[in-house]
Amino acid sequence: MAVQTLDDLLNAGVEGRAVLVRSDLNVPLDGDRITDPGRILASAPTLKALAEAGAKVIVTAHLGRPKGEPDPQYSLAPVAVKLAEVLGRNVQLAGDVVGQDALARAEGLTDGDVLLLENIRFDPRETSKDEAERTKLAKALVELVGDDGAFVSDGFGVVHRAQASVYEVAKLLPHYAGKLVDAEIEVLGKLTEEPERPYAVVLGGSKVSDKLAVIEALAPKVDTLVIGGGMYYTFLAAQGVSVGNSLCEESMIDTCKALLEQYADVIHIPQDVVIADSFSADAESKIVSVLEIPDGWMGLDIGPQSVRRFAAILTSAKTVFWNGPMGVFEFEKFAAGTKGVAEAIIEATGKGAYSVVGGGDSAAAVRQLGLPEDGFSHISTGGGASLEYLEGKELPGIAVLEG
Ligand SMILES: Nc1ncnc2c1ncn2[C@@H]1O[C@H](COP(=O)(O)OP(=O)(O)OP(=O)(O)O)[C@@H](O)[C@H]1O
Ligand SMILES: O=C(O)[C@H](O)COP(=O)(O)O
Repeated sequence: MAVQTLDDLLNAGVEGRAVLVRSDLNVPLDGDRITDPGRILASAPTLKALAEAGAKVIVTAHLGRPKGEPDPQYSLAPVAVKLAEVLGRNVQLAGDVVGQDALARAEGLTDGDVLLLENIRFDPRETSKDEAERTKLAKALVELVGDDGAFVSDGFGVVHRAQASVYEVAKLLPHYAGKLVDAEIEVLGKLTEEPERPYAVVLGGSKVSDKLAVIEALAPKVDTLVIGGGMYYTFLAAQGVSVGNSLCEESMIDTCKALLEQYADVIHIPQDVVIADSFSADAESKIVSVLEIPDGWMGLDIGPQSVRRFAAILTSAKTVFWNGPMGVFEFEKFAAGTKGVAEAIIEATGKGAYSVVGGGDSAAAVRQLGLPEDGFSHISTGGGASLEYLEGKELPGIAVLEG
């Protein structure tokens, strides 16, 4: 069955109806300052359309990974303030998830009002492994919208999670894909259905264990797989080279070795790196060959020679997907690799390539390094979700909308 969209819901009429929207408002924070509001901005069109059409909008979302109980550092309070500013309308924040305050506020909503529920992960049932527990929470969410309520799934960044507010709740209410989910699926679809070649994928970031499955799935499908960032050092260790104090996941070394052997023609890795004597913004640093990382030093960025080689590959690509920074871009000294690779992708895009940036950190890097967001064809709000989509895995939050 085809997925129903927000337009279908708007056409059916929402005036006076309560609509529950699952958004992904998981933004990076420094204290209570939002350092990158990208996901809030991307969630706004669906919420605005519903409020303008006269729905009583109830938004549920998570922030970080709290341990199933209220924790002030993960409160959605700063998000509510920013969301109100972006929507240009008042946004109430419930003091709980589905408790008395949420219920009272939901009952008091008038047409066009927006209510944000407190962090859904404050309730342990959201991420419970027990389906019955998740269903109980989903039922409590349904109670907030009442009998003629509807559910709009718009948190693309969480559609790979079979959690109560993403999956179970969709089974209990008439369900629709929001504008963001719709747009993300269309864009990522272009990368899986006959992408124009050469097709290059750039992977970086810190966690090799999270991305090995993606490498295994993508390597046979792409022309070039560029690997940088913290995850690269496990590949370097797999070549029997000393990595000093660089990030390295010992248990992954054998898999990395096998991948390097099987996909020798596809995988490209750095030849030089920027090393530091400590993990800090003002660490002493130097550029060395990857074969010469001294004991006690750590690789925090790819070197200039590698940037030039990667740029040559990327500027001639016709399709590019990039996930994960090439180095610790948060420290100025180690941002050049990420910037160089991003600029090469922007150049390729200017020459007609189709480019997608996926992952919260890569998108934040683009904005933090002052690069033009419109230099890329699309900046996805999904980190893990976009990777799992490209891997060809079924995304529970999408599959459930088809039923
Ligand atoms: N050489 C390195 N050593 C240590 N950390 C690194 C290195 N290179 C990059 N990083 C760090 O990796 C982090 C990003 O890793 P992550 O795997 O979470 O990226 P992402 O895929 O863009 O994000 P997400 O999927 O979580 O949205 C950044 O904070 C960056 O500083
Ligand atoms: O940051 C993300 O990728 C999404 O918000 C999902 O968060 P999670 O990985 O904690 O489920």
